[in-house]
Amino acid sequence: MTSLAPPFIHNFNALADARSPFCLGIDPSKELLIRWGLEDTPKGLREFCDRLADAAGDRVALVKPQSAFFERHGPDGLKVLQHVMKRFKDQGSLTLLDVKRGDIGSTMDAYAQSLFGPNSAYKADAATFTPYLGLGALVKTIELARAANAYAFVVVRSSNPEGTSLQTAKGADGRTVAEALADGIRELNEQPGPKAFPVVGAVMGATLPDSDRGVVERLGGALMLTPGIGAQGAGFDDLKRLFSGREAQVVPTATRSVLEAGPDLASLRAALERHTEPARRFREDAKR
Ligand SMILES: O=c1ccn([C@@H]2O[C@H](COP(=O)(O)O)[C@@H](O)[C@H]2O)c(=O)[nH]1
Repeated sequence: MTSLAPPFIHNFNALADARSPFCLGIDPSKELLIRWGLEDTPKGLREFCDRLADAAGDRVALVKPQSAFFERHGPDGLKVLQHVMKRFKDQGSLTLLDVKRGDIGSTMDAYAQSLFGPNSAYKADAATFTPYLGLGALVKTIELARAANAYAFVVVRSSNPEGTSLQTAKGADGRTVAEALADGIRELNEQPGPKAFPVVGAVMGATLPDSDRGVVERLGGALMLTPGIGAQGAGFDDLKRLFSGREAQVVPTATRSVLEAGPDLASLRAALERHTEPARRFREDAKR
C-alpha cells in the first residue's frame, strides 16, 4: 500500500503557505440545515456541502468533515460524505476526516484501512484518533498512515472542559496523561527509516490554559490541530498565548463560527476570511 505521493506534511505546508493554514470544519447539524433553509435529509445535506464548497473555492488548505453529522443520515449520508470529500479534493484542499477512532490494535488496523487503504470509501488525507486504549494500539494505524502518506491527529488535550481531569491525571512516573502522550507522539515522529517524516499530530484545544505550554513543547515537530476558536470561546490571540515559537506547526480550525454565516455566499466568504486571514498572519509570525 506504499504511496508515491508526497507526504501529508509536505502538502499541508505548501497549501498553508499558498492559501492559509486554516482548517474549515464541516458539521452539518440539523440546526444549521434548518438555519440555511434546507431539509434535514441527505438532499439538504448535499446542498449544504455544495454551497460551502462553492463559498470556499480555493481558500482553505484543509477541510474537516465531522463524520457523525453524515452518519446520522444513514447510507445516503455517507454518500454525501464521500461526495464532499471528493469535491474539496478537486478544489485542491486536503481532507481530514474527524472520526476519532480508538480501539484495540487489531480493530484499529481495520479502521486504518477503512480510512487510508486502497478500498477506502473516503481516501482521507488525515483522520482523528483517540488514544484511550493506549497510544501503542495506534502504532499499526500510524504505519498504515505513513505508507499511504496520510496523517493521524491524536487527541492529546481536547477543547472541551470535560476532558481536563482525565487528560491531566498523573501516572506513576509523575507525567500527566497528556505529557506522556506528547512524548509518545514525538518518539513516533522521530523514528528513523526511509519515510522518516512526521506522520502523527496532536489535537490541542485553543481553549487550554497556559499550563499546557509544557505539553506543546514535548510534541517536537508534530502538527497541532487547535479546535475551540469561535463557538467554544477561544480566539486567534489564544494561539499566540499557547503556541508562540511553534506557529508553523499550528493548524487553526473552527466550524460553527464560519457555518453560521450561511447560506448567503458572500457572508460565508466573509466569515471564512475572518478565519483564514488571522490564521495566515499567525503562521507568518514564524518567519519573522
Ligand atoms: O477537542 C476537540 C476535538 C474536536 N472538536 C470538533 O470540532 C468541531 C466543533 O468545532 P466548533 O468550532 O466549536 O464548531 C466538532 O466537530 C468537534 O467534534 C472539538 O470541538 N474539540
